[in-house]
Amino acid sequence: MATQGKVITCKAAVSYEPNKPLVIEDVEVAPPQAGEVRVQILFTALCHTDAYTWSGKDPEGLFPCILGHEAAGIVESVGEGVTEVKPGDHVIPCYQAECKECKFCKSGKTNLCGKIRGATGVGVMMNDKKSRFSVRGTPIYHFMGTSTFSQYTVVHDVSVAKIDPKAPLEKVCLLGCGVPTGLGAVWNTAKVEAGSNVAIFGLGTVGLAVAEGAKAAGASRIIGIDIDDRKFERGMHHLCLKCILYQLRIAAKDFGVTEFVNPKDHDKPIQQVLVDMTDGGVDYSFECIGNVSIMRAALECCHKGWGTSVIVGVAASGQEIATRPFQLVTGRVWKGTAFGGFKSRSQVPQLVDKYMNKEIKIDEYITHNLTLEEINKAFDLLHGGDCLRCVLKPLVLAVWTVEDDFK
Ligand SMILES: NC(=O)C1=CN([C@@H]2O[C@H](COP(=O)(O)OP(=O)(O)OC[C@H]3O[C@@H](n4cnc5c(N)ncnc54)[C@H](O)[C@@H]3O)[C@@H](O)[C@H]2O)C=CC1
Ligand SMILES: N[C@@H](CCC(=O)N[C@@H](CSC=O)C(=O)NCC(=O)O)C(=O)O
Ligand SMILES: [Zn+2]
Ligand SMILES: [Zn+2]
Repeated sequence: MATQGKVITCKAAVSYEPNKPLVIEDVEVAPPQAGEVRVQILFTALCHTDAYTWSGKDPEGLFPCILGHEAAGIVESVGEGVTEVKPGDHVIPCYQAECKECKFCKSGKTNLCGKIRGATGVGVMMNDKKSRFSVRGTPIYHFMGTSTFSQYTVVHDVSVAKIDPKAPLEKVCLLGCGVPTGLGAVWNTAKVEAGSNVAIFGLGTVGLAVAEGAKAAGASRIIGIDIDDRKFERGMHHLCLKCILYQLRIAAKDFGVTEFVNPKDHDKPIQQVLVDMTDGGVDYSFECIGNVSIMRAALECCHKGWGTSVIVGVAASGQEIATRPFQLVTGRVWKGTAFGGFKSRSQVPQLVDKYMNKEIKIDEYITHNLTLEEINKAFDLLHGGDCLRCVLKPLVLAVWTVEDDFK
């Protein structure tokens, strides 16, 4: 049945309150307005940032909302004036938009886009400052302009990347956030050179993607720092049937990490441990946790005169970073990165092609697969430390339009 122009009722995971289980609801998804695209989400993964907003620590977190921002799907319908995608196109929703027209996009200096950021920060669509989602008449906020924990979502046209239809959506959904963030932090933000020493704080998906990017850039030492030893030895796929059957072992070293440090094994501050290991400090460090004390350690383990530290992790509302200004006066550089500096609509399709050409990993980051109905289990897995990425399939059991009820 044709759904274009009609309200679609479908299943979505609604977050009503911080830290409370998400509820699978029948959600009404309004048709896309001018400049909008309605997307059927076929696969969506969980990123630590979803858990962060769900925890109530995100100053932009609004409830009730539909979380989710790492996904892939197919365009169901488009609103007036949308020219770059059409129904049937395979797409990745991009929380970082790219309009190609605003001063940010035209600057050549950043991947941040200003066109719709004001609306996405307050959970609505730019056209009418309203949500396209509702449950029994109550509006449900959008999240990061993507809201992918739903069978259908509505996004701005500047927030969808059209990709190769041959790409497996159950894999390339990861290119919506974590993997590009880590790779791009190395390639675009730090611009790591061959022969460099690199320290990575936090070996989740983002940290491991930093390792993968650093290895590809020719870094000679890649030091992984984590408080969870499981991240070093045999990686994830812990108790997974696939591993038991095939003895598959995915270890951080497979992503490029050459040495491991667990701060719990040392009495000295971790920055001193790294300075001692590297004849004065590393050339580049990356904080992939979201902990402001570790952000300081990551800066202070950098080499005097040139060491650069990139903040990737997202810290909670109210948290602030600190260091002695002397650290910067003596040549260390502190930077941050959003989506690894990649311009989303232009470069996500290129990353899909790189994956198809086996130039970047994706499969190795996927440790679990569940259905959307099992989303609360997926949040538990993420918090348990055994999980890198859990890909959810929003099973399309029944999709009907509101108009069908009156037929
Ligand atoms: N800037 C950006 O564009 C993006 C930022 N993020 C942020 O990056 C961070 C990492 O994301 P994921 O890899 O998905 O998270 P994750 O939770 O899978 O990984 C974090 C890792 O840090 C380790 N860790 C925790 N506390 C530690 C400590 N004190 N010292 C050393 N290691 C410690 C954990 O054991 C875990 O292995 C999060 O803060 C997330 O919100 C994620 C995507 C994009
Ligand atoms: N609302 C949050 C913002 C947190 C944040 O910095 N988000 C990252 C992406 S994290 C993805 O998993 C980002 O790209 N920020 C740039 C932006 O424009 O939001 C907060 O206020 O803490
Ligand atoms: Zn993310
Ligand atoms: Zn723009």
